[in-house]
Amino acid sequence: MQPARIAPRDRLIVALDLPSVASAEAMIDRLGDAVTFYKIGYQLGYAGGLSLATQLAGSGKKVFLDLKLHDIGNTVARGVESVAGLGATFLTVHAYPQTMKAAVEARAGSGLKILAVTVLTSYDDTDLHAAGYRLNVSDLVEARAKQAQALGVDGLVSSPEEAAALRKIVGDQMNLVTPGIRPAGSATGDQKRIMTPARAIAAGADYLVVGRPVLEAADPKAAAEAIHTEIAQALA
Ligand SMILES: O=c1ccn([C@@H]2O[C@H](COP(=O)(O)O)[C@@H](O)[C@H]2O)c(=O)[nH]1
Repeated sequence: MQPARIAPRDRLIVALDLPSVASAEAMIDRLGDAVTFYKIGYQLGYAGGLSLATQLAGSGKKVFLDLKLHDIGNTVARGVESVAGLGATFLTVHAYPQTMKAAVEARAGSGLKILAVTVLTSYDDTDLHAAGYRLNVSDLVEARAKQAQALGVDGLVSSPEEAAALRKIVGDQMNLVTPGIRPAGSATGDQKRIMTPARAIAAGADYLVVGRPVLEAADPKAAAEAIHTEIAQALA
């Protein structure tokens, strides 16, 4: 079990995978004080979401910019410097050594933390092999985690299926952030490596990223509160 270094209610990160700032603001209103931490990714980020990120951070919410940067080192570094001014807590980059090194160096002195995306949670071994990799998912996740730790990356994005093994490898110093969260009975969608909130926390995840199971619920606030209940029970 994880030490209680993160308040239980701050462990849920709701992915604002929505088409406009207006729809995101409406969802944030509905969720109210049930959610303290939001993730903004491609869909909203390219539709005005970066300004919303700054507004949210200014209003006391925490923000995870899931931009999954990956480019030559200089471009990654300059991008990270720009993102560092937006007020976000987390920014993702893909877990390639040049990319991680550039991002870590460029975030120095800012409050921004870099998360390395190990292997996307929609991938299984077959998908990885189709993409040209010889390693299976668990071996590639672990190899990338070791590289990330050696390069000073602040945290890892993986499926909760790898959380227990990663915790043994990286200890308590790196944030383990896990999408692929599915409360019992929710649709899997395109996710292939999934766990319930309770099992993910028990496996060692620090933060749970949840999109559709909250956004598409008839009562999103009740869905978020149900996840908080699972998290609290798993930490008790
Ligand atoms: O490996 C990864 C990395 C990022 N994500 C992002 O998390 C959310 C998950 O949304 P759900 O609707 O709960 O499936 C989404 O924004 C992804 O871009 C991920 O799923 N897996």
